[in-house]
Amino acid sequence: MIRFDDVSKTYEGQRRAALSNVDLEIDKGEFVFLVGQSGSGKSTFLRLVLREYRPSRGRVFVAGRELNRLHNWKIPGLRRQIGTVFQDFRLLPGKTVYENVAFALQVIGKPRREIRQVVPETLELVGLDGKGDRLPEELSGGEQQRVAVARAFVNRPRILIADEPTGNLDPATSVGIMKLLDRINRTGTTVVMATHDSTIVDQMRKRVVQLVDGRVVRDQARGVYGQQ
Ligand SMILES: Nc1ncnc2c1ncn2[C@@H]1O[C@H](COP(=O)(O)OP(=O)(O)OP(=O)(O)O)[C@@H](O)[C@H]1O
Repeated sequence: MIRFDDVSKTYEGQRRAALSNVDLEIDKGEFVFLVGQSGSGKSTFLRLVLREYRPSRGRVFVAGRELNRLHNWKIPGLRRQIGTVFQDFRLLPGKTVYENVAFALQVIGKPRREIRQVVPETLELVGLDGKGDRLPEELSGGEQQRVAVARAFVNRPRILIADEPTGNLDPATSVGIMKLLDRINRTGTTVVMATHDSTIVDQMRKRVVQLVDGRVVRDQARGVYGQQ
């Protein structure tokens, strides 16, 4: 589903590469934790998957397409297949929970009838049944992140990318979000999550890819956060 073929990325004006010679394959339906210190290249990896940047060398494949060869007009189609969740939720403050989730479908031109059916189903899936009329400011952090997950998943993307999704949440709330991501993964969605949360990584026992200075130094099935 995602393949990095000897990928390096050096940002403009930087001497040091943010990613160096990364070879990695993530199959359909996998759940992968990307771990590593701040600045090790986790977000850069995720941004290359989204084609926010192009690699300086090497090739990135997502859902069978080589992103370097993807015409600009095809980028929205690529991103439609990738749901994204971030540490800071990024909800639209003036819109209700329902509207935040529905908006993701409106912008890609889904018919109203479908939106009316699928948004309540997705809110129920993430445990926000009955909260559709609330504004984000009327929700806890964990609930806001559930809205963000609902918005990312409402279109049933093939891939879900999460960049530090539990970074602003307390441990108990984080566990709830992880259960949700696990449930989404079990529907067949490939999940790639960058995190510093060692407790979560150790509890979940999923594949762990560790980056140090932009290089993959560990790729471990059912791994833990720290070196063993
Ligand atoms: N837009 C940019 N322009 C220049 N340098 C950048 C840019 N984005 C990231 N970098 C640099 O690339 C390196 C990798 O950063 P990246 O954000 O990928 O790391 P990270 O592992 O996600 O860190 P964090 O855990 O703090 O989010 C860092 O040295 C960073 O300063």
